[in-house]
Amino acid sequence: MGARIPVSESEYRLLERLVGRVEPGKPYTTEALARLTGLDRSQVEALARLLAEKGLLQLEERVSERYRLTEEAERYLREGFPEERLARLLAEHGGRMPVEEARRLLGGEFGIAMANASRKGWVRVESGEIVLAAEPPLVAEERRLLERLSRGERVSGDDLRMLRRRRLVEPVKEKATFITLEEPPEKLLGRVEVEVGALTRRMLETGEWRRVRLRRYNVAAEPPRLYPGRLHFFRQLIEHIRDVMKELGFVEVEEPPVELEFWNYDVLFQPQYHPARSPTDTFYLRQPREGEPPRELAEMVRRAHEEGLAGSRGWGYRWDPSRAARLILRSHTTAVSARVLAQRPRPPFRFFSIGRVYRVETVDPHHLPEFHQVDGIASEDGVSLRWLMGMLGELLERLGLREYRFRPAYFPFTEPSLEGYVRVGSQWLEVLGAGLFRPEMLAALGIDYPVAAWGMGIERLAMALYGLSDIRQLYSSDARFLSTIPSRWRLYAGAPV
Ligand SMILES: N[C@@H](Cc1ccccc1)C(=O)O
Repeated sequence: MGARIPVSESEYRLLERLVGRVEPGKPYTTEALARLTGLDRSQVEALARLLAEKGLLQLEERVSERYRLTEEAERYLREGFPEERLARLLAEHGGRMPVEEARRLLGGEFGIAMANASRKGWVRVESGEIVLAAEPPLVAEERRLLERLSRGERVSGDDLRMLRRRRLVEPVKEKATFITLEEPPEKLLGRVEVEVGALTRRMLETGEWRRVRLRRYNVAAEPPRLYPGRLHFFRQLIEHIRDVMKELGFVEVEEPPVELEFWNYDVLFQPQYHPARSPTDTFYLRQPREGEPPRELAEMVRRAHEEGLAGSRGWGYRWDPSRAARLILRSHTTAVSARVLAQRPRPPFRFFSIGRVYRVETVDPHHLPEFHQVDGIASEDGVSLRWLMGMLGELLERLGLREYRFRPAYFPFTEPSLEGYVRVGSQWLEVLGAGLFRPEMLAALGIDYPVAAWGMGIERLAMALYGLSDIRQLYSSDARFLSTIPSRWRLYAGAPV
């Protein structure tokens, strides 16, 4: 007896189930075999492949071409072909209608409707009017053909070509696997031997282990590849910024994004008539509309805005407490810094917050109405604009941005103020604002030491780091795009990006 061919228990079972159910030499689809054996189709296919590799049966893939209706065709079948709609329209208007009116009523479809209807001899144009030339109801020949196709009936090659030209059908390839047994399954069973991958307790107890054949280990087999999930790269960057801020000795604070105008603007010495404080720039809450700014502090803020505090000049307008009480979505995380400062922390301190901020913007490659900022404040010996630039430089470098520069700027709440830019390709991108909080603002809070402050837009920074040209890419969940983004370890190790 020649050596038997080793098969697994499930392969053996498939052969067993084929006994008496298939004719040798006849091709069966996997669906057919699944029906005959009661196994599921993918299981039959997988097992048949293994048996085919061992030469026990023949497996053949055949590709067949079929035509399928396009979306346009489906729509025409439902709503009428353009020429049918034109004919119907004319019939409803006594068989004629001015060209311009038909054009208006049919809109974008008018052109094709006219072309097809004239070609078919359904209409003609007479002194500015379209006239129905054939007897309604007029049914497009294409409709009949498409209906036949969708019932699975055949149509002639010429008709198919015409339908394809009019983009009413498109070819689809269908793959089917055919399986043929050259010998009856009972004969095949005699040529195989079940091989097991593992010994079971039952085999040991019954002595069956002596009879079964044990599968050899294949030490050269490739282990399965695992592609574990990872954090979205933008999320990774936010976490990284958080880590870097902590490394720089900043302590994190958090506040909800729904904020009083008071903390977002008034405390920051931004006058109530400032254009940013209007529904064209800021999102105002409808429900609830208002909150309650702390009374004593509000009184100090009022004085700072109206007449000035501690030797400084105010803005000289009537400060409206009901404006300060309005609820908004914060427009910057500097609102969090304002809340922290109102606690009058004792220097030295360094605080930061990261969170979502909101501005009324139209979405385009550089703007989103909702984005992220990180804001920091610090007060310690030697805090100054120079200190601030040093600290910001350190921060940007730790984020992998080696090329940056600062420029004088204006913010209502800092003096002096500056803006920070980072280089992206040939461009300089503004990513941060910074400065020393104004004495007018600090006086209202009862603070008599200097406080350095800065705020940075994270989306902009991410675009620079990852070399993206469209801010919306940061919110992509397309796995294929995401897999093109380098992992944070490569990126922040300082590799040029
Ligand atoms: N809040 C400012 C940035 C800033 C923060 C702190 C100080 C100075 C500027 C902005 O959103 O643009």
